[in-house]
Amino acid sequence: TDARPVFSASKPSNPYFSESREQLDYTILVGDSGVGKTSLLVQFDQGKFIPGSFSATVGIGFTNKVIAVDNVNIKLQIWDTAGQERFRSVTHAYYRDAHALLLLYDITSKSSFDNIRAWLTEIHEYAQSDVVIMLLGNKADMSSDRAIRRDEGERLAREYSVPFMETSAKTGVNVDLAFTAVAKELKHRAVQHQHPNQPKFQIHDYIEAQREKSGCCSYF
Ligand SMILES: Nc1nc2c(ncn2[C@@H]2O[C@H](COP(=O)(O)OP(=O)(O)OP(=O)(O)O)[C@@H](O)[C@H]2O)c(=O)[nH]1
Repeated sequence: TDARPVFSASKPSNPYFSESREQLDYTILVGDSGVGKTSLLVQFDQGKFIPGSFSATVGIGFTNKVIAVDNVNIKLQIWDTAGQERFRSVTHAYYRDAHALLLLYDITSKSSFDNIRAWLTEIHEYAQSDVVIMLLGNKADMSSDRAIRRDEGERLAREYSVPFMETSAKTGVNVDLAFTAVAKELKHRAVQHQHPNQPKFQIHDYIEAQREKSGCCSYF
């Protein structure tokens, strides 16, 4: 049976540059159960963090967010997947349509970091080859319980040539930046699609510049 999600039926064949200068992109959040995918999305969408007991995502859900990049509205449809193994076959079906993928681990959980390689293998198996991938080390506010140093995250990201940052769904640090950087990359890709000679967007440089502007790197 085809487990393809229903949303693909209404997906425009070319989501780039419609008359309304709006671009629709699908982004999915993946990573082990408990790393903070739902919390990150709630923080980005509503600017709040709901502490308390952890209730694991069942299946999948999405939130729409519009990010203005230059004069184009980038509509991100962000899919929050369940990290638990038993939902894996459901989420695999969503990889194919994703333009971007935020892959999270929890800086206080070594196992969630060790599993990143397996997640990347799975992504390369199921997602489009040109999918934008960003690695996020979440729960960066929990510095006293830190199990993974920031440079370990950076090294892994470099190995796979993906951008990286540490985030906190609790304090909101770098949450907007993560999604904005992805939106910018997707917008520039669409421009390049139409005008191949345009200079390529340098997502790493953008992230560094934004972090410097915000007084990085002593943000924890
Ligand atoms: N201190 C702190 N706690 C966090 C952060 N992000 C998430 N949490 C907590 O971690 C637990 C799990 O967060 P979720 O957002 O439900 O994790 P998830 O990745 O969506 O989990 P699944 O739905 O099972 O895949 C919750 O108790 C959150 O409150 C963070 O940045 N800092």
